[in-house]
Formats: sequence, C-alpha cells, structure tokens
Amino acid sequence: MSWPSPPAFEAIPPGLRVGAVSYLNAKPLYYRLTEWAPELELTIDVPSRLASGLRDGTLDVALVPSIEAIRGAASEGLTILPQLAIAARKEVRSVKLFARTPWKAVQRLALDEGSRTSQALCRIWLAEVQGVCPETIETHPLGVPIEESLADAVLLIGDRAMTVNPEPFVAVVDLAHAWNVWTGLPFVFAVWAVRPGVDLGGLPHLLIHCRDQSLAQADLLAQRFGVPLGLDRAEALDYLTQVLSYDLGPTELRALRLFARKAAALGLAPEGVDLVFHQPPRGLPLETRR
Ligand SMILES: C=C(O[C@@H]1C=C(C(=O)O)C=C[C@H]1O)C(=O)O
Repeated sequence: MSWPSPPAFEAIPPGLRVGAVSYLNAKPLYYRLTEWAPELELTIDVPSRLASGLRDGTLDVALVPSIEAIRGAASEGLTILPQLAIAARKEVRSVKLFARTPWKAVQRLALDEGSRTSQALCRIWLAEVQGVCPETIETHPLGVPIEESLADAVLLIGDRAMTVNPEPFVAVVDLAHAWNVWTGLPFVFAVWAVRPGVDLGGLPHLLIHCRDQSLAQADLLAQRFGVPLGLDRAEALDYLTQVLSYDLGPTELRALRLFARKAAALGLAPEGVDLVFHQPPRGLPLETRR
C-alpha cells in the first residue's frame, strides 16, 4: 500500500540511534519510519531497556517511560519532543495490577521488568488510594508467566497484559482507568526523550508524519500487529484509536505534571522537576507548547 510521502524535512544525521517500544501500543509512532529515514539506526525494545540505553548513551533519542523523562530531565538534561506521546484517555487495557489478596493486604508486590512508569503509577495508586506500602518489592521478569509469581500482587504491562486470564486473581485493576477515576485526567505512559546536544535534523517532523499516517490507516496496523497477539482486529483497532491517544496536548501535560508531583511525594522522582522541550540546535524552533 502506498502512503503519502512525508513533506520535505531536514536531513536526518546518518547513524542517529533511535529507540522505540516493541509493544502494539507504540507501533503508530514509528511504523514505516525507516523506509522514510533509512539512515537512522532503529532499536526496538521494552520500555525499561530503552530508558537504560538513553541513560548509558547507547541511544540518542528514544520513546521512554514518562517517569524516566521526568527523572532524566533533572539529572541528565533530557528533553522531550512536543506533540507526541503514548497516553490513555481513560482505561488502557494493557497495564494491569492483579492481586491474590484484597488490595489493603498486599505485602509483596512484583513489578513488570519491562516497565518504569507503570511501576511508579502502581506504587502511587497503592499508597494514595489503598493506603498500602508493600514491604517487599520485586521484579517480575519478562517471559515469566504471571501464574509463577508468588507475590500478593503482580503488575503486567504491554502485549502480555492484554491476554492474561484474570480468573486465579481476586482483584484486577486497570491502572489508567483508576488514575482517570481518581484525577479526571488521561495518563501519559511514554514520551520521546532526547540526550543533550543531539542534533535530530528533521526527525521530529518525520515522527509526527509517521503518527498521523499510521492513525489514518490504523486498521492495517491492527491487522498486522494486533491479530498475531491473539486480539481480534476490531479489538486491536479500538485499542489503537479509541483507548490510546498519541498526542501531548495541554491536558496530557497537566496529567504528566501531576504524575511527576505524586511520584516525587513518594520518593520515586526528584522534587520540583519540570519537563523541557527539545530545541533544535539551529534553524527554526520546534513548536513547544500547544
Ligand atoms: C500503555 C502502555 O505503555 C507503556 C508503558 C510503559 C511503562 O510502564 O514504563 C512505558 C511505555 C509504554 O509503551 C503499555 O505498555 O501497556
């Protein structure tokens, strides 16, 4: 299928190292990116590893857990790209906390190894809404079925969270839905973050084109990436177009700032951090606030 070519954009520095999330929820943000920009090096991985890659300098720009953009803004001068995010309008379906005990009795908590943002959201929700701070917090490894965990509650994110059978558990919460009921806001899971001093050339404009073209043909992405996960096409389409949103507008920024404050209050992020938008080193400034 032929898609409209992107509008003319500034060249992308050859070898620019870009990281993007492997889950279905991220596909609209980079589908066909390398066809339009073959000069960049694209790494696809789980969110926590992308955050590590950005931190240790093996990536220049990556789609990272929003909590890592908040942490890295303070400590490493990370900046974020405007207009783009992975956000949930209300529920999310792919970030779920499963419990074997009532919420208030959760003492041992296992957190999906692939996550950073939902790990923090989960702890904030347990503390603020349920009044519980589990004594033991451990990692639930990638690739290990949830049934094998001995924890009282297990957080799963991404594709595998969408197809878990909830029957063995006494309670399940969709954490974006819980956040929405509690704050009235959407929840921002991921943003594009950039290491200081990196020249992205035309990448920010190309990423916006990618997102817009992907969403204009979301049925194709639902079929290609959702159906192989065991979702039916309509369900995958609904997830990509109704459940999730890919915009970083004023409401999402408000939600992100509230999340940053709540994370700081629990010691999960530094106090008083604000997000800084990426500015190209030269040429026309990117739009920074909408
Ligand atoms: C909505 C999701 O968002 C993801 C969750 C993330 C996290 O918890 O750190 C990071 C990136 C997102 O792709 C999901 O994985 O289900």
